[in-house]
Amino acid sequence: MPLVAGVDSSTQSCKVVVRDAETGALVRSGSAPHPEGTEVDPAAWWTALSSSVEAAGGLADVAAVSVGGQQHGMVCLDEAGEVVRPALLWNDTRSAAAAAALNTELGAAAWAEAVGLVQVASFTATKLRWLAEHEPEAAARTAAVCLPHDWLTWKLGGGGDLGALRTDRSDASGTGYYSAVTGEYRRDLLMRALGRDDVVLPEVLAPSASAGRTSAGALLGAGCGDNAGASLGVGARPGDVVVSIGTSGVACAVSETPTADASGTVAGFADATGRYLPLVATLNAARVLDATTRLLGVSHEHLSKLALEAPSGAGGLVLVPYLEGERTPDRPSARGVIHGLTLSTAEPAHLARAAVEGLLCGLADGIDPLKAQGVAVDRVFLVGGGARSEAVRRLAPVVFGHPVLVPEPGEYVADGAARQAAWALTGGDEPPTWELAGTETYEADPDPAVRARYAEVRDLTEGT
Ligand SMILES: Nc1ncnc2c1ncn2[C@@H]1O[C@H](COP(=O)(O)OP(=O)(O)O)[C@@H](O)[C@H]1O
Ligand SMILES: O=C(CO)[C@@H](O)[C@H](O)COP(=O)(O)O
Repeated sequence: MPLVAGVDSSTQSCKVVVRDAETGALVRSGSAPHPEGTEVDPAAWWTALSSSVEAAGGLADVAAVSVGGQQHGMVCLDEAGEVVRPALLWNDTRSAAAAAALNTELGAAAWAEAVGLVQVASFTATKLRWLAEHEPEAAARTAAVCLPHDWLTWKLGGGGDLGALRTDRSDASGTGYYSAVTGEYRRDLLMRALGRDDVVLPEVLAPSASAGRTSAGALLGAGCGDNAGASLGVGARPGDVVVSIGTSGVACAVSETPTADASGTVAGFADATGRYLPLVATLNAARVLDATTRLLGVSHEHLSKLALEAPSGAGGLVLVPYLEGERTPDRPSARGVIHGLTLSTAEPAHLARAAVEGLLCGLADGIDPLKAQGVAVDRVFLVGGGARSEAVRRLAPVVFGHPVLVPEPGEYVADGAARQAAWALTGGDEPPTWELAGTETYEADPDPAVRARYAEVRDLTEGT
């Protein structure tokens, strides 16, 4: 059977998987790191993609490839197809004031109605407003605006004409100027954000459509936003919530119906199968654990062991993990807090526990609003780098109040992109069915006191 490849160009690294198009069996894989920072030259993504393709044994024998990527990043190109300035990533909060201004001008409910979301600093439209205000020359030089996965797909296809830029519904729905419901760009809202509506925007392809061919002749899939990719990678269906612990913390659900949450908590994105993907995202997830390993001078494995030694609720020690500001709740200038230190809680195990519980409480705060939007929660999947922590896996059902399904450690965004590539190859109404290997179910008695105590301390940070 032919081979297909899937790419996840995520915040911290690029991952490539090569799979059998029919069975989904993993054949080989590779990865390479991305630079630090919330402003990145897209050339670094291309370098990392090339290295990870090489580490995965190349693509010469691959029949189709699709690229999934971090959402919302602002990639501006000039007439010649050159990058105008480094891309501002989803976790760059400098456009917080622009987001607030856009919401004041149009009204939160009108944004939700028009494009399924209320503006926060993560979304591309706010970054364009920031560009127009702070770097007018760069804004004037911009001839096309696209997203990280669009740019990489275009490069794989040989680049060239800006008219060859392609995207898909899932990533377009995170720009803040595309309606997943009508399937159309809102150039009037682009005009509001950038002060121009004459730039080239990528053509939005159907989920199984092709974006062309690579120079080696492989079919290019439409690609997708990383969260839509992960949902496709685990084979999520309506009733499933996918929780991802990567750089971002995400709770999202495949849904037959769109959402328009005027509170702005749930973003009404599209998925990669033609459905919708209501989603709540935080800025602080796996890196909260990374930071705690540094504080304690331990490995991730040791941190997990320590966390499981401490009592539930860490004896009242709470860590509110807003280390990079926060997006949900919308507090871009917030800072993290450790609260409840006593002689007995000033212990490495208690701090480790508080970090894991704080991270999980932040995610639980994302699952509740999904339910409030009418999303059914039959199953909860846990994916992303943070799911490699045993403490996270074991404490997630305690905090979420739901059993948690953890597929074997893997790259589920890249897998979703590979599945999309296989779909582009075979056609049909639905993506090919691939078996999800090695899923373990974690069950535990919920401890609502953990969330209640976390909420008290979280609310002390209000206004920061
Ligand atoms: N065993 C582990 N325990 C906790 N966190 C881990 C573990 N292994 C990796 N991570 C963390 O997971 C993150 C990478 O996850 P990933 O989902 O690839 O992120 P992203 O998609 O945002 O690049 C890193 O912050 C890394 O330190
Ligand atoms: O902003 C969002 C979703 O709205 C993030 O989920 C980004 O898409 C980045 O994802 P990771 O690299 O953290 O997986």
